Amino acid sequence: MTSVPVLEAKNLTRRFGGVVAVNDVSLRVGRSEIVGLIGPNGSGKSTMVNLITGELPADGGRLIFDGADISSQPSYRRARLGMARSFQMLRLFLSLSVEENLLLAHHIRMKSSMFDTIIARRSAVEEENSVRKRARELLAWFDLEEFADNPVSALSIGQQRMVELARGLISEPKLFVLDEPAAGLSPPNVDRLITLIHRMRDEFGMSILLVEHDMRVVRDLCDHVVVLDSGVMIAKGIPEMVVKDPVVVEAYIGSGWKRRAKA
Ligand SMILES: Nc1ncnc2c1ncn2[C@@H]1O[C@H](COP(=O)(O)OP(=O)(O)OP(=O)(O)O)[C@@H](O)[C@H]1O
Repeated sequence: MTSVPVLEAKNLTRRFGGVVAVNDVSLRVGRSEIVGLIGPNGSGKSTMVNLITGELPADGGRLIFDGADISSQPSYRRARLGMARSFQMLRLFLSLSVEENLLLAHHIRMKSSMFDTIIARRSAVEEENSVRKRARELLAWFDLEEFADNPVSALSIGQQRMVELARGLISEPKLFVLDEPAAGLSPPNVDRLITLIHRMRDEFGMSILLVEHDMRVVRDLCDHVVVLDSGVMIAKGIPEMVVKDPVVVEAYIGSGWKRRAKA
């Protein structure tokens, strides 16, 4: 079956002074695929994600999203086209309610202008109602409905991580980039996260690019994995094979991975 991949990153490169943080890296994420982006600390994962979502401009390479070249598009346009991301350091508004965080995320991403709101008042109201409905549905999906009106600060870290995921889903992205979603979660919450990410893919039909240090999460979720080391792609393939690849093992051991990751 040949379908246009959701994302094709072609030969992306990004330098910071003398450091080549991402060096000629290509990857693709197919429809409804979960692709892992892994590598030791400082290998270039966050930079790669920032190049994909448009937070950082690339020094070279191209980015094709849903068949269109978006290399020169700013991050808010990429979001409007259907790209969402979650952050390892959660970017929630702690004093706002859980529901308000979702609504705000939608408005920021879709950027309906003041002009639109005034001129097309009826459609703006309709959109507001349908976004509110979707927010409630998503919160129910994450078992967070009862907290909809509570400030985010009143939730546990595990629940806040779920709000972060719901916030990304509110605009129905085609591609969801998850940056270390398991960071700081207890083992039972990691199990729950794995189940929810599987369901996100299956029920919403979205594609996922997953940056993660926890190898259990990577093995349980990813169809394919791309491994970076010092900005260069050193391996790719199915998780079971990649984690046994001597080049990958060497890269992780050299970085002190054994102390950090539980294989
Ligand atoms: N804004 C920046 N200015 C200068 N150097 C940077 C900047 N961002 C990243 N780097 C450098 O680029 C390289 C790749 O960093 P990056 O944060 O992308 O790695 P990473 O794989 O995400 O690491 P981690 O797993 O620790 O989050 C590192 O050498 C880092 O020091």
